[in-house]
Amino acid sequence: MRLENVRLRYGRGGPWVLRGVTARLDPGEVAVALGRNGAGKSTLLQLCAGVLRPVRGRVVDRPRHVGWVPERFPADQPFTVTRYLTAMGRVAGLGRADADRAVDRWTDRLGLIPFRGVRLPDLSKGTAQKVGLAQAMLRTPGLLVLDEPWEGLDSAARGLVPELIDEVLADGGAVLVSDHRGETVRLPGARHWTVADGLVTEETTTGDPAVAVAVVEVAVPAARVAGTVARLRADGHHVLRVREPTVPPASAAASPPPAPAAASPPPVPPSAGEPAGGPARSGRTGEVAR
Ligand SMILES: Nc1ncnc2c1ncn2[C@@H]1O[C@H](COP(=O)(O)OP(=O)(O)OP(=O)(O)O)[C@@H](O)[C@H]1O
Repeated sequence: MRLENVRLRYGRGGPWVLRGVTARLDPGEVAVALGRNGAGKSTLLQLCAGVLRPVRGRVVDRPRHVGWVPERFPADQPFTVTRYLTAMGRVAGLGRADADRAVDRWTDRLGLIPFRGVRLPDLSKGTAQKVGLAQAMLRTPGLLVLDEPWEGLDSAARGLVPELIDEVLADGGAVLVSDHRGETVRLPGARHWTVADGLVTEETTTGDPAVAVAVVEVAVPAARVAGTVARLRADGHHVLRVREPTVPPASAAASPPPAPAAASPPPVPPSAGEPAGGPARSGRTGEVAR
């Protein structure tokens, strides 16, 4: 997704909140929007999620399915948790059975089963926030946008947020999250966007030149490239490049087909210091540096 010279103000004649933002977020990437109160982080996130439209400029290549978690979940609707989530699943384009399955899965995952029959206005702030997370995940989003998602969550539930983010990244999605509490230390591979004076600047980490860097080549099945790259980035590694898949040699082509993915060894070595053994066959190779 790209923001091209995006400008936004609330109302004609009002001050420009964003005045020419150009930024790009690719699949498998997570960016954290930082900035002082009122700088325009929520505005930026709403533009990326498609909740707001730019007054000038444009947002292009936004993934079709966007999960949007506002800072405050609007819990003033007279539905039970189950009814609300099922309706949201349907709005996201799921059929009835798929919506029911997704609601079962995410209420279980987020510890919401005891609250399924509770009406939204009767939920605590933290539980309502979890319902907000669940509705964004019912249909795996190509872009997940989270506005201060840790607000209102207890310490046990706060750990869920990076888990959901990892899941979206592993599926090849992108994530944009705002944070003023420093919670994104839990996302060590994230890009950092600073919102100030109506513009977004990216902090580039050049690394400490005194620290030696090792390059590890990793071979993975082609179908797992996006998830592997996402996980490596989420773990704080610097992925240098991804090479195109190699064609197996003729002798290998005549040999039995490779084992199914489920039986394959894990694509990422258990330690970044251990290169995966053997040459690439039908996978892509990449290099990763810490
Ligand atoms: N609906 C609105 N109508 C008018 N002005 C708005 C609206 N929403 C936000 N603003 C103004 O736009 C500016 C940016 O607000 P925004 O909520 O995007 O900042 P923020 O960085 O997310 O702040 P915070 O960290 O406090 O949530 C602020 O001056 C705010 O008052």
